Amino acid sequence: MATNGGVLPALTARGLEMVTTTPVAIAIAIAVAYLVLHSLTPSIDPREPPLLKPRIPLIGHIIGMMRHQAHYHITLQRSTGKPIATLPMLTGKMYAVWDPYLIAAGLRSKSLSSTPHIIDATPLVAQVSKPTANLLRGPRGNHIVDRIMHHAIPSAFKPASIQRLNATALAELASQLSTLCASSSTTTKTPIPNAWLWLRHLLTDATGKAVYGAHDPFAKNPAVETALWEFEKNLLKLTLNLPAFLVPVGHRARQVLIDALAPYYAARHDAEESASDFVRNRAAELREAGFPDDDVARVEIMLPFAALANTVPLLFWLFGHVFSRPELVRRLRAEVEEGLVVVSGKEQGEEVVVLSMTAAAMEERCPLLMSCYRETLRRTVHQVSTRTALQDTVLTDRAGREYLLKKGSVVQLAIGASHAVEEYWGPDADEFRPERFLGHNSGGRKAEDGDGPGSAKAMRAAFQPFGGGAHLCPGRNFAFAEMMAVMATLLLGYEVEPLEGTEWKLPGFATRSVIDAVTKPAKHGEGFGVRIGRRQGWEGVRWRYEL
Ligand code: HEM
Repeated sequence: MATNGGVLPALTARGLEMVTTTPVAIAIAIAVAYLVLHSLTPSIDPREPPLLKPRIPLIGHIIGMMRHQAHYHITLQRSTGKPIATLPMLTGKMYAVWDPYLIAAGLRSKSLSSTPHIIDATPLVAQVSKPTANLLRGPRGNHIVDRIMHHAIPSAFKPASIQRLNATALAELASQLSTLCASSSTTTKTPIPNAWLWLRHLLTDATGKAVYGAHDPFAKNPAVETALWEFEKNLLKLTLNLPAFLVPVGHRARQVLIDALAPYYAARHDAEESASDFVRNRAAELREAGFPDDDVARVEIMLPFAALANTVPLLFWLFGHVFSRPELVRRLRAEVEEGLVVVSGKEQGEEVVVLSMTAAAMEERCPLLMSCYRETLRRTVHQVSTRTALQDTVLTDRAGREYLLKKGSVVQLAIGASHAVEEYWGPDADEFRPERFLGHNSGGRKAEDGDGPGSAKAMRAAFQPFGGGAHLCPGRNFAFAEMMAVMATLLLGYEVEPLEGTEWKLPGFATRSVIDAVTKPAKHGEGFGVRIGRRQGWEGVRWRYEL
């Protein structure tokens, strides 16, 4: 770096001097500049993925990544048609993996690790004390991260723990949805000016209670919910350690989160019965490693981010895609009514409806709703799983072709790009097609549909919304239960219309951050409002869920 930093300014200065003299000198300057740029391009072994030079030498891919983040991968894959590439970045390089088989192999590989990134980013994002930062960056750092990732998290998502998370969250959702338009007539609908903010709040309440228990810091102060999303929006900049005057909102939001979580961990509410194992196990592991309570709170600002940052936008898009299609709503309603209602009757003078929310019931009795759910995942999960190659690693594609990833290099497994590859999904890959996944789990269409674009086999290979291997999302069943409870209830008991007029217009996508997995709506969903009222025959119904 130091050498190149010296060579470039020197050359530029000399070049300028020559520009004022002769055309021959200009030609020489261009040739020299070309040679220098060429010499700065990293040399690659022929076994490495093919080199993809940026249009602007040295920094083109960096600019592309900064501006378009995860979407840059889709653009590169589409414009080159390549399964994998080596991207030169300044004087270094990064591997971008786009082919589904290679991504799956990368996710499974034991020598591609996320630990170096966690160790680098945590002290910067969490602004932990110096001793804790040293602990993480010291010889025990790897061990501490491994204990969290391979012990505390998996043991917090065993079936009994997930059942408890689901039961608490769904009881909270039932209680909130039971009061939604409970007393309004079916002709007057309640206006909801911003559907994103409404769904966000619904899930924050339910998730906060399930995750944190009786002392949920999100329930105490509404500013904490707002802060979480401002923190999320600025997370990449905080990861780059940009100062407060450049990222004032991000710095403020982080402080609000820390201030909300610090008393929770200081009072050891994480160890109480009502807290989830997710909170409890992680905090216990961090304290065991020597983190003081204040640093536990700082590191754990990432926990509500994991629990909400993807579920909320996914529910938002599922809601938008479904309710903007009246004919689809009619079909889904029939599915839910026939397949999920297990009890409907009076209890102490109140009409109560109980819905079966087990994954098996959903899969068996609501295939179209499941297809809409998967199609929403496909269209909006833009996950880029970033890893470092701990040693030379070979990834093999489905044709048996091998690609060498050199030790020490950064590898981006662009799941979002594989969700858009036309060779797997067909020419309508950019469309939301509600029926696309019908029969997905039972093997999809008939065996003779082969493995070409849009075949069940190709789609199963390319569909990896929750990652895979050692880092497969442990919260996926919890997210599923929350989202489906909301969707099934809204479909069954409510009419949803656009806020103004009769035309539905979904918002565009916000920049797809490389830090989280699901695309948010642009401008916090501004301009996408709805009116909601009870359906005729479902007025005053109270909801309950069976798990
Ligand atoms: C629709 C919702 C969700 C989506 C699409 C999603 C997606 C993902 C993906 C793609 C990964 C893998 C990251 C990687 O490869 O580096 C991941 C990891 C993770 N997710 Fe989720 N997630 C969702 C909901 C949740 C929820 C609700 C929780 C917690 C309650 C959660 C907790 C985690 C954790 C702790 C990890 C890290 C696991 C590890 O690295 O070992 N996720 N998620």
